[in-house]
Amino acid sequence: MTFKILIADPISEEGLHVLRTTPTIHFEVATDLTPDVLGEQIVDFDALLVRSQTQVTRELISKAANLKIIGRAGVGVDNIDLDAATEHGIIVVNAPNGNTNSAAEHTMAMIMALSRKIPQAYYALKNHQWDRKKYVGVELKNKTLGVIGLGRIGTEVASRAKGQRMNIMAYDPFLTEEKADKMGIRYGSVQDVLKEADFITVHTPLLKETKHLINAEAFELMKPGVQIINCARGGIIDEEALYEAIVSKKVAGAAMDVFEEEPFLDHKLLTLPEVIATPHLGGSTIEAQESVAVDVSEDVIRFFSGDLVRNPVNFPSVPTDIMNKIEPYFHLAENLGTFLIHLTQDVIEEVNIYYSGDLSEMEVAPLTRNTVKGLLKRYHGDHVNDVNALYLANKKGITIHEHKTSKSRGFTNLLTVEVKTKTENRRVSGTLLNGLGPRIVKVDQYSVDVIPDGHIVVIHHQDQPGVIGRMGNLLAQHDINIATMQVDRADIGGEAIMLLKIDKHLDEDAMNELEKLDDIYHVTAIDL
Ligand SMILES: NC(=O)c1ccc[n+]([C@@H]2O[C@H](COP(=O)([O-])OP(=O)(O)OC[C@H]3O[C@@H](n4cnc5c(N)ncnc54)[C@H](O)[C@@H]3O)[C@@H](O)[C@H]2O)c1
Ligand SMILES: O=C(O)[C@H](O)COP(=O)(O)O
Repeated sequence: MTFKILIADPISEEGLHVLRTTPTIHFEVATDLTPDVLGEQIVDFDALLVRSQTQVTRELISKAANLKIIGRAGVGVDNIDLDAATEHGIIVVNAPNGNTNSAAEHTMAMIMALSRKIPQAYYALKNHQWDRKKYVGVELKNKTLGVIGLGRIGTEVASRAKGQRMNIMAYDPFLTEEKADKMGIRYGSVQDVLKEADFITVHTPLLKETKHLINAEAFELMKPGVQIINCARGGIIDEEALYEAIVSKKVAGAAMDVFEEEPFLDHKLLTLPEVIATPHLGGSTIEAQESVAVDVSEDVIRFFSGDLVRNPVNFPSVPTDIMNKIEPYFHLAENLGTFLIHLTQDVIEEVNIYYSGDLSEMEVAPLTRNTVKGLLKRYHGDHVNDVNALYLANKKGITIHEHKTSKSRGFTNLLTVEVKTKTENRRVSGTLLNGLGPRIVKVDQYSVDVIPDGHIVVIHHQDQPGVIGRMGNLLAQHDINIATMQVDRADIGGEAIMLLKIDKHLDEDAMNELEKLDDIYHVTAIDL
């Protein structure tokens, strides 16, 4: 099978080497497509690779019937509608580490250029003006750099600025005073940073909470003569408010690599001599571009090979050591979900998943996703996957609860899935037997021992002599061979269950005829 990848933004040729040398991958580069043309072409592709330019909107995603993965060769994913991707079961991966260094270096370059007015002086000189008075700068030494957002890039910037003998004060929701002490920086609230810094640099993602984080009120709090740097995302700083703050001389200068609307050719801020700017170049180095292209290409290949991706954005990543422990339970979890949904007649309202014995000590979230995927597969087919299983369940109003207990009724590990509807509670349990593989060991109150694969028929019947014979004869008339059979009952002569493994799918005619036999109440055919 060949997977088709569309590369819609300029991505390093060298970094794509890994795609070029994978025989199952075919990729096409088509940059600068209009949204309409991209919308027409996307249906042919299994994967889409972008940088920050291509807008991967809900509308585009809705046209991408075959799309399985979106790779962002870089960090910011604000050009990708993550909710729409998740709803469509499309995994989004990025390359969060590849351009950290370049973005931090670019930020430092901007801080230094800003403090010494290098672009303005250069521009004047190019225009035949030798003016030494106009371009007097300020030193960085002993000035306070306020860092808002101390993640990968913020941390690198802080460490480099210390090399310039700057004092660093930072705010990040995950920064504690203790951590700050260890890093040799000062911890402060956003307000503290705004009030005390001589230079303020933002390094957060653009989120609802960070949109216009630096606005007119924030400028009010700042020291006169403060200088502002944005090499993170346009929109974190309110550009209109920044313009006013510069005109009113509250802000002495600003260095901008990113803007609320990109790309542009004219911008109000660029009419101000205090503003220096680059066209979103933070990650634009040969090294960073190669690195992000390699990272994202490798994740796409991992995904198509059925391996775990390293940098999922809309899907929690599972560390390898945890994955190694839970991987053997993946199929069991999915098959128990699929098995149970076939036994359930009514609309599911609640799912309880009980992890017992060894399983109670494991990180089970991926197993929960697989169980829910198994449950929903009956009605969503291939449209449900690990990415959107919980989302779809939630949208259907199904609540999912995980429970853990060390008690596992004699099994080393036991996974029990229970569904509740308005009219019934159904449950199925499975285990992984050492050396023997997965088994279904309980269906409702009945004990069984069935390998959860192939064609399974569940027959609810009355515990009476002759039922098994009649059932066997009927299946023989339909040329259906029984491979294994398990029977259990509540009481002698009471309700009972039969689990048959048969060698082919039980068709509807055979099923209806089985249900008409004396003492048989209900027949369910399950193909796992
Ligand atoms: N200019 C460029 O070319 C370029 C290159 C790379 C990255 N970026 C951008 O730089 C930014 C930072 O990237 P990163 O790799 O360091 O990301 P990161 O996820 O490592 O760090 C972001 C930090 O922001 C913090 N944060 C979130 N909300 C906050 C809030 N309300 N106030 C303060 N801090 C908050 C987070 O806790 C996190 O520590 C992103 O917006 C990214 O898209 C730009
Ligand atoms: O978020 C990022 O990685 C940077 O903004 C770089 O964006 P780019 O890939 O468009 O240069």
